[in-house]
Amino acid sequence: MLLQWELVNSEVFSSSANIEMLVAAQDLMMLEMETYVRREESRLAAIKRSLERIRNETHLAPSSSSSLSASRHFSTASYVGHPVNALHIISRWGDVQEQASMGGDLWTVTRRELHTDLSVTLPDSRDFFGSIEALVRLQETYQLPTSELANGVVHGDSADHPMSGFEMYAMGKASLRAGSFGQAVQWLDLAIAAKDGSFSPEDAMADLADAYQLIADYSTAVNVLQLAHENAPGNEAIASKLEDFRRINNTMGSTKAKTAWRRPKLKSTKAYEALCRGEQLKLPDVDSEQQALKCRYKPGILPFVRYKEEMLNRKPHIVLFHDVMSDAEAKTMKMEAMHKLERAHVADNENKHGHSASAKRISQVSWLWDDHANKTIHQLSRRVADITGLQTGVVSGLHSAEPFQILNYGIGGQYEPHVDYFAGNHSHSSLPEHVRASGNRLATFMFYLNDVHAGGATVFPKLKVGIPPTKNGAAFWYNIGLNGDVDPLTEHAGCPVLLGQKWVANKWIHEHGQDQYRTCRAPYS
Ligand SMILES: O=C(O)CCC(=O)C(=O)O
Ligand SMILES: [Fe+2]
Repeated sequence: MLLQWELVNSEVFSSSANIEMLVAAQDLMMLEMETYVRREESRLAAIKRSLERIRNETHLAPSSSSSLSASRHFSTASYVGHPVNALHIISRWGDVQEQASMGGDLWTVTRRELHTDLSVTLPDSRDFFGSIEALVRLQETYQLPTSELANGVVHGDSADHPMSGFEMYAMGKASLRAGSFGQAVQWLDLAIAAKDGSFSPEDAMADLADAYQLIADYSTAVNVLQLAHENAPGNEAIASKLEDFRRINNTMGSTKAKTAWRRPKLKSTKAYEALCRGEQLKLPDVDSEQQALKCRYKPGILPFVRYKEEMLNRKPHIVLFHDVMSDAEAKTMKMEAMHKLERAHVADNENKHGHSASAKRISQVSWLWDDHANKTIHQLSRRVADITGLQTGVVSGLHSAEPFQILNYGIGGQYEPHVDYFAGNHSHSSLPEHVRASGNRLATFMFYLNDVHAGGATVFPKLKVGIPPTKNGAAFWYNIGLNGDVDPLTEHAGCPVLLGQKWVANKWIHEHGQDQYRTCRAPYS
């Protein structure tokens, strides 16, 4: 290094004129250095401000070190179970990464350590926008008032602090995209009023004008754009949009604004959302054939063992079992699954060999095999067999059921209406290869590993049946009728989780090996 320096500058020392010029340039150098120091100081001041803000915002949140101790774990879990807190955590990590990346090498090392030592995957902008979309879905499904949600209040539960202007702006844009125009107006209004400097107010006003236009309030759309134009007279996009909107306003005249208007939804979507809110549910004691539904102690295969069974629907047969696992067993399942979670994919019935990550299903899954070293998993699989009277183990060298699939839903996590069986009656060649040998999914047994504070019910839209997640309980139903045909009435969904977490464990029992075991007569008479 020194050698290079000597070579490059080797002509300097040999001339006094050059040395004189160096003296003269000294002032310029000092000036440059001072500017550099000032710039660095203001950059550091910005980082310090950002740190201070994050510290203030998080003072209510359980700290990361306390979350590692078992006694505080619960409070961390309930903290992140609030969707607005979860959004804040993701937004905050975005800020932290932006600031920290200016720190250069140090951040690269920290990032690597977080990933390899603590298995932390840092969120990126996709996570932020995904969370925003989930919140828009929650707002729509559970009809949450915009002003409450903006204040971080969900069903009376407050987040650590209200939403930021930027978050409200993102909610406005996402509501526009989702076709919820009246809601978009409310969000954009709030975001613009927040004036927190995190986005360009003119851009937000242009979006607000779009939203007004879509609810047919043409004159307000023009007024908003006029204001944006006065704020930013040089913005050509806004100027020309203003021209267009004026023209539209002139031709439309004074149409009556439809303040709460949204793009129409499918009837089936509306029915699904109503069931998620607990509306339009079938009365619990009567099914479609007006026969009383019963609760009973169901005998298992093992002698003397009885299971609490609540009948929810007669045809197809849907029941909820109560207290069929212990807290310790539920915890073991979650712990075993925790380290192997991956974004859930949906088996694609159109492209039968295809799987895709989809907004239809927002959760993470992992599979737990019976032959897993952990005894609990094996015992639980045996228990499913005992309760249902069906086979869950290996019969004639073939698995008669799938391993447990553990699901953990995130912010607004849901699984839209679907059926569990694979399309294609009888003809096994239409089944995906991995289930061809063992037949279709005859029945679904689903353990609920925890209670959910709000939302997250399992609903059957065609039957108007809803099952609230019931810790240590399990839902059970047949996907295939006694005649061997798949039953489209078993269409069901996991409603968006509003407050809290949701963990379930699915055991899909296949047709293979059940011929001797499925009861032909109704279990209730
Ligand atoms: O989470 C739920 O309630 C339903 C899950 C489900 O239907 C599935 O995983 O197939
Ligand atoms: Fe399902």
